[in-house]
Amino acid sequence: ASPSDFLLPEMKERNPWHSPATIIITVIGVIAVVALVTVIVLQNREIPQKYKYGIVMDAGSSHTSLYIYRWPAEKENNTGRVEEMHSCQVAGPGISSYASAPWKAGESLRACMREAEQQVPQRRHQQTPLYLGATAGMRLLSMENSSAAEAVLRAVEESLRGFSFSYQGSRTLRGQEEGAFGWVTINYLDERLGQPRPPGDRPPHQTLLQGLETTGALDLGGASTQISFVSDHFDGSESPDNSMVFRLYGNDYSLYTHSFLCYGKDQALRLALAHQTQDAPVTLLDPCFHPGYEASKDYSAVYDSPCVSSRRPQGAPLNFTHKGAGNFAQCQKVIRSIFNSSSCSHSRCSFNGVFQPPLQGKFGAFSAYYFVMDFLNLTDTSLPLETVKRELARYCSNSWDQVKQQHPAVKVKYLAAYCFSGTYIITLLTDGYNFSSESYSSIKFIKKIRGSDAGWTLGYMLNLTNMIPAEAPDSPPLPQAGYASLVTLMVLVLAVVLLLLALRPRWPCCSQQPQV
Ligand SMILES: O=c1ccn([C@@H]2O[C@H](COP(=O)(O)OP(=O)(O)O)[C@@H](O)[C@H]2O)c(=O)[nH]1
Repeated sequence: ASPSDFLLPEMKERNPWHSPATIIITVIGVIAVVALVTVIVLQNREIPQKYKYGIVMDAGSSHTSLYIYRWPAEKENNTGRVEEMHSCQVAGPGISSYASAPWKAGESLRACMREAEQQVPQRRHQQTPLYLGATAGMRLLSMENSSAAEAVLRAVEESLRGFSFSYQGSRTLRGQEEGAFGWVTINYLDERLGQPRPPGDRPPHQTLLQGLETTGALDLGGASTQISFVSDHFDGSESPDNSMVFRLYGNDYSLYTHSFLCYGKDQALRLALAHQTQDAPVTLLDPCFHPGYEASKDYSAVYDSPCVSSRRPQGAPLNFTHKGAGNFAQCQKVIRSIFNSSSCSHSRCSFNGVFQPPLQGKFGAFSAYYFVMDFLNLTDTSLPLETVKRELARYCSNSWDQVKQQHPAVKVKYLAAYCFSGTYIITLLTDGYNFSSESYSSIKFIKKIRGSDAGWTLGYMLNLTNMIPAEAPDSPPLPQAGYASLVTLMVLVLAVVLLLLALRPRWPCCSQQPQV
């Protein structure tokens, strides 16, 4: 006999576990458990992330780099962060060096393009935009020989069209664009544009960040250098050429930007050599090179650039012996002479009569700023400027033999110029842009931000693919928050159901006590 056989008939009838209400509550409970488990399993299962891709080639004066960017394919309203997935350094010189054989410029890009074909999944090739942007090397070539510059761009175009990506064009950027896109890149990567953050990626200091100012951009190339920053004292009226106005994510930015053509570090070296060879010497004792350094240089090679060609001294010999003296203070003097600080028709200037509002905020210094300062072990800007100068002075005074011995792996061409380049950077920042001993510490020498290279290419692609909307997108979807609410709701339903079930025997209708 089962235990229920011994119960009174009324008690048997009133068994609470058999009442319709209990059955309904139990069914709801079971459904809630199944739904909860399903939601948790679905939400946490590994889904392979799908990406979209974009490719930008940075055709610089000294070399070309290819960058592949990617971003989550399914994100609405461009809330997915764009990141650098891969980069490739093109072998050989910059495309402007192929003026006499333009087809070679196109040819030089092929190896990196083939690498890109391997990196981007094949099914995405046709939707992947490919851009090439050339900078100051091509600006100089256009000034010198515009048809040669066009031929180089045509050759490059023909080569790039031969690949399976969606080719969007090759062009030479204006200096202003180069500066502005560099500024967009670093502020985008630093999330300082008030852009929506990818869900689930909210740092604890998010609320602070929204109110933060943007970071200025200092870019040093081989042929030009750019400075771009937002200043409260600049609305574009004093010098409209230096003004770029943007509306990004619903915020207006009035950016000051200037690109100094011929003041990239390679052309600045030519300016310094030109300054020192005006009386056509046979031997030049150069304070910006290490003692013991000695090389024969062609006058025609040094003066073969629109930055200096008009200043070639009359009656110069074919070549001169370039000797190093390794004197930082003297080198600074030479470099100061390539900045014209005597005339300014604006309220204030940086140099060469170029307007510049007062420096404001923090700055990120990248490209050759980083390469040089990193080599010199001087990227730490908490070091007093005086210490940096002392270190540079010590480095410049090292003998050439000693320097070569200490850096056997560094190409001699680069190695010889680091004393000049370091001195140039410090002089450009202080005498050129007016950074003081105090404001020097507001500069950060950077190579990458969150894994992506600092430079103009990302900003250029974000702009051309309309990935930065002018207005803030409508509230982004919040799958994480939706998921959390759903789970909470179901846990609540379950708790209520369990509570009801637990209390059921105590309800008057369902009590197991015989009713009197
Ligand atoms: O590892 C490196 C790579 C580049 N550079 C230098 O950085 C500058 C980069 O200039 P780019 O070709 O980008 O010139 P742009 O066209 O922007 O003037 C050139 O002076 C290069 O010699 C360097 O010092 N170390």
